[in-house]
Amino acid sequence: MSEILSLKNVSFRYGNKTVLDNISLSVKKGEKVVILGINGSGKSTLLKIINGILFPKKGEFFYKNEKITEKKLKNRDFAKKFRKEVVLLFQNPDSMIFNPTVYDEIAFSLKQFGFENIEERVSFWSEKLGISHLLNRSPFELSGGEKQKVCLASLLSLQPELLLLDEPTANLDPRSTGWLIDFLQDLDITIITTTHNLGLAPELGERTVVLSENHEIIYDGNLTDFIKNKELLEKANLIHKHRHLHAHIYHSHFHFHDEY
Ligand SMILES: Nc1ncnc2c1ncn2[C@@H]1O[C@H](COP(=O)(O)OP(=O)(O)OP(=O)(O)O)[C@@H](O)[C@H]1O
Repeated sequence: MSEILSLKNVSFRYGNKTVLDNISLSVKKGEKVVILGINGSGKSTLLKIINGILFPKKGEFFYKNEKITEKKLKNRDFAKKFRKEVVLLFQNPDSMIFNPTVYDEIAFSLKQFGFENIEERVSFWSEKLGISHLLNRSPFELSGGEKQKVCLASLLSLQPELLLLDEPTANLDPRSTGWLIDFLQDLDITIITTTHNLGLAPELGERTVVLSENHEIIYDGNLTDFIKNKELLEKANLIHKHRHLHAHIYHSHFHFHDEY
C-alpha cells in the first residue's frame, strides 16, 4: 500500500502553549487509524493540520508526497483538489451547517466542486445515510445525530480519499453508534478517527496512535496490544482509579474512562 500522508516532527502551539510536540506519523492508503487521547491532548488540532486548516509551527506535513503549506493552498487548483480529497467531520456539526434545507446542505459542496447530476448524488447519499426523509427540513432543527449524518452525507458525496472524523460518536446513542461503526467499516477509503473512548476504539480501526497529556505520541501500533499494556494506558490517562462502594466496603480499582 502506498503512503497517503505523513507528518515529520510536527509541533503546534496556540500562543505559547504547545499542543502537539514532535509528532511523526505515516498513514498508508486504505488504513483505518484511531487517534486516542484524553481531552486536550491535541487530537482535533492534529486533524486540523491534516485537513490543511492549521499549519505546523515546526516540522512538515505531506499529502501524497506534496508538502502542504499555507502558500500551496492559496493556489486555487491545488486547493480545490486537496479540499475535495481530504474532508473533516468536525466534532460539533453545528459549525458545519449553514443552508436552509438538508438538500441544499448536501448539494452545496457538490456545486462548489463542479459535480454534475447533483440531484442524483444528493438522493444517493441521503439514502445511504438514512436521511432521505429529512431532505426538505431545515438542518438547524435536527437532532445532533441527524445533523452529523447530514454533514457526513455532504462530505462523502464529494467521494473523498481521506476522511477525518473528530469524535464522531459524541452525539450518537448506542444504536446510531453501532450503525456508524458498520457504515465506516464498509467505506473503502482512508479514515482517521479521534476518540477518547477506549471501549469504542477497537471498532474504529486496528491501528491506534496514542497522544499523551504532554502532546507526544506514546504508542503507534496494534490496538489490542495497547489495551493490554496497563503502564501505557495509565501514562495516557485512559484508565483511572476510583473508589466504589461494594457491599458497604469501599475499594478501588482501575476503570476505563468510558465504554459504550
Ligand atoms: N483556538 C484555540 N486557541 C487556543 N487554545 C486552543 C485552541 N484550540 C484548542 N486549544 C487548546 O489546545 C489544546 C488541545 O486542543 P484539542 O482540541 O486539539 O484537543 P483534543 O484532544 O481534541 O481535546 P477534546 O478531546 O477535548 O476535543 C487544549 O488545551 C485546548 O484548550
